[in-house]
Amino acid sequence: MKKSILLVEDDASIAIVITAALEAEGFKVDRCDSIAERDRLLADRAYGLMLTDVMLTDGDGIESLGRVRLNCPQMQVIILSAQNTLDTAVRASDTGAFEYFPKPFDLEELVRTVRQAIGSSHNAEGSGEASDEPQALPLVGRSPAMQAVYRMITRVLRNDLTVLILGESGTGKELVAEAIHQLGNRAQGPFIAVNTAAIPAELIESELFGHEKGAFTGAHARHIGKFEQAGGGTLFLDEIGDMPMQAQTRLLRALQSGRIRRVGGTEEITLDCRIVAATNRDLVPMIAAGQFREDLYYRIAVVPIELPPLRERADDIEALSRHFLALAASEGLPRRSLTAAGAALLARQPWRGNVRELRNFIYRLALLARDEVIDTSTIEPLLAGDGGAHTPDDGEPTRQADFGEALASWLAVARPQPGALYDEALAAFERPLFLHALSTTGGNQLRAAQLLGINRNTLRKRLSELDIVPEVALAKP
Ligand SMILES: Nc1ncnc2c1ncn2[C@@H]1O[C@H](COP(=O)(O)OP(=O)(O)OP(=O)(O)O)[C@@H](O)[C@H]1O
Repeated sequence: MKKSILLVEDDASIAIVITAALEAEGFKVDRCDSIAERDRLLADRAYGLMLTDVMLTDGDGIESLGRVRLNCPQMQVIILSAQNTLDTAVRASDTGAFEYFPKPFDLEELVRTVRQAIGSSHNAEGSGEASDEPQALPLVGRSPAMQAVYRMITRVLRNDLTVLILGESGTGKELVAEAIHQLGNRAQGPFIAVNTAAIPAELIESELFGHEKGAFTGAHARHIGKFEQAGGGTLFLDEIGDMPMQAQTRLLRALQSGRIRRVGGTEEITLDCRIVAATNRDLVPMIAAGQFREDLYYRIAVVPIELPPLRERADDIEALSRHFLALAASEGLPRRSLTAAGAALLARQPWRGNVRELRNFIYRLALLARDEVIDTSTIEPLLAGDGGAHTPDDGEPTRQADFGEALASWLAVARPQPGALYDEALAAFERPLFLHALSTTGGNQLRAAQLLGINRNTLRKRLSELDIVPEVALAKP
């Protein structure tokens, strides 16, 4: 199978010479002379390698390379340039390009490098067709809205600026934070995510800054907080709009001084992490209402990145759906394909829960569809919410279908470890079941065990293994 190369070069004579040399080596070469044409070709086909000039008819080929690499992470890039300045070289290497060839160059050496680059590419078999395998970098989507997001991401890769990611729930804020980490200067360090809304107000300082042994009742040992854990890497503060006021003040102080102190400690610890924060709340009215500190807002919103809701980037729904089908197959669900009509139907849905809802829906489809090929007839009943995709021929939903759907939704988020699927799925199933039995019986374990039809000691043992404290669980709203 021929390996495909995209040559982006506006000097026709150079382009002809390179094309002839590469075709003689058995490569298939597509050629274009502008960034716009390049982006069109990349949106259509997968290439093993791109050779690109810097000064193109419609702009600077390097400036937009970060975005290209986000979209096509497995494609190798070789840069050709007549601007033999240090600046161009640094910019070229900053994009992670495989090689930089100042013009004029030795054609034989270029061909040799192309062979090496293609050999080192994960996509060495580059057939020219879009791959069905999940991509190494998980951000999928080439809509103009996502291109704008990619552009913003590339602006923060070579610095430590604080980033605030805004967007409705399920739009991919955490994924963007991970991409910034993975592609940025701190990729070798840890990525530590904290959901600030999930930590009780009284524990937030100890969670973020850590505490010393004996700092408060129950502090039996020294605890290293998230800021320190993220040393050398990235600290992702999720749901920052839901952080209690007092914790906001402490966070602001830490960010302003660049130092923290563990609760109950005296040692000053210098911060060494990039902060990426995210929220689905609209912080500006919250500032006006006195619910969010204005000074903290300006401290974290140095580079705001706004993720649009999925309904505003319907162009991406087909690619996302295919990506999730491939992902589901790689996690052991049946391999499925999607017809164009099926994809178009999915693209018309509002997806109020955004990419997360689409992802869960696709996993349900993968699990419940009867045929390998998913068409509108499979999607429509599931959209209607009646579980019909799995119904037997008489059209009656089955009781198993309900659990099947729940399982598919769970698989979409839980990502169980290979070899632990049974234990993890069983625990996920038992937890709500036991809570249901306990709440039905007012927390009486004997009656709950009778309702379940299991031995009381078995119930007690499982509750303890699952860390369910009936009094605490039932006290929750
Ligand atoms: N562009 C994308 N490409 C591939 N997968 C995506 C994309 N955007 C989101 N996802 C997937 O959708 C799910 C939700 O994304 P994520 O958790 O990042 O959203 P979020 O905005 O942080 O949500 P929340 O505000 O509820 O925390 C995840 O499984 C994520 O992997």
